[in-house]
Amino acid sequence: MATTNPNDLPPPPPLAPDWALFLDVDGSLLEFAPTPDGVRVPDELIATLGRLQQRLEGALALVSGRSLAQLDRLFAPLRLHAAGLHGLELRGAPPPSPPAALAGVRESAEAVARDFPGALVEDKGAALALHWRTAPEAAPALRAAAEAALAALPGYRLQPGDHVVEVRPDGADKGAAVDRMLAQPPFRGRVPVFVGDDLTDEDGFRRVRARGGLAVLVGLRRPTHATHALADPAAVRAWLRAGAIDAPHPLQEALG
Ligand SMILES: O=P(O)(O)OC[C@H]1O[C@H](O[C@H]2O[C@H](CO)[C@@H](O)[C@H](O)[C@H]2O)[C@H](O)[C@@H](O)[C@@H]1O
Repeated sequence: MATTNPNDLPPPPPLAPDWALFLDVDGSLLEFAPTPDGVRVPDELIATLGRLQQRLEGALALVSGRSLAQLDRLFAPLRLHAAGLHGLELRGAPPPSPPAALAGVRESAEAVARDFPGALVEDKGAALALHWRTAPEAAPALRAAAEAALAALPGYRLQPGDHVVEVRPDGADKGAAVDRMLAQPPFRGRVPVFVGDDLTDEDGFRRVRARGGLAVLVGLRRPTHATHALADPAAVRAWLRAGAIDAPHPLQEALG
């Protein structure tokens, strides 16, 4: 397990009880898997997040490119504060609806993906993710398909990510989601801390820094607006675990 910090940013300080913690999921809390459904959420992470939620009086949220439905499935039995689809989907609000043209775009992208075993199109409702983690040779064709799709989808844009390009509605981003959460309890008045690994997380980094908070990059990606760094998801989980010590876990009995 790699736990050393591999770049020139310092590791974050120990978690403090007056923080509002915003956590990216894939590549930050969880190691990448060959497919979106292939990720493993360690029981111990569920226990840690449950304890931290208590220690921070609820001020802990997932801020992910995944949909809220996916997040709730992955982190069950917890149902954490969360923003999905890169900040577009918030709890208590209806998810953005897919425009009629998106079905045709999905079919075209799937036709391209079929030429590359391992490439896949993930349907997230109003957004599509075109993945090539196990088929790197598909990247140019999938990027071109995503670019072409924009002509049929006014108000949409591309979201580049790790072995993926997404076609998603413009508008909110992870920074805007952080702002919206910080405007209300239990987040309001706390020091915001954002942990993330990918380009989409830079929106969160910028926003928490503007509010005097900390931005923690996972891995080596540059350039970045981060103030601190951790090597990988295992190091993130260890840091969170250390910050959760002594806090009770509300689901301890259920988890054994
Ligand atoms: O904002 P995040 O929580 O980091 O979500 C970003 C995207 O994560 C997922 O894709 C990535 O993880 C997959 C599982 O490890 C991996 O197979 C893929 O290559 C990665 O790009 C998810 O599938 C996307 O919907 C998220 O937007």
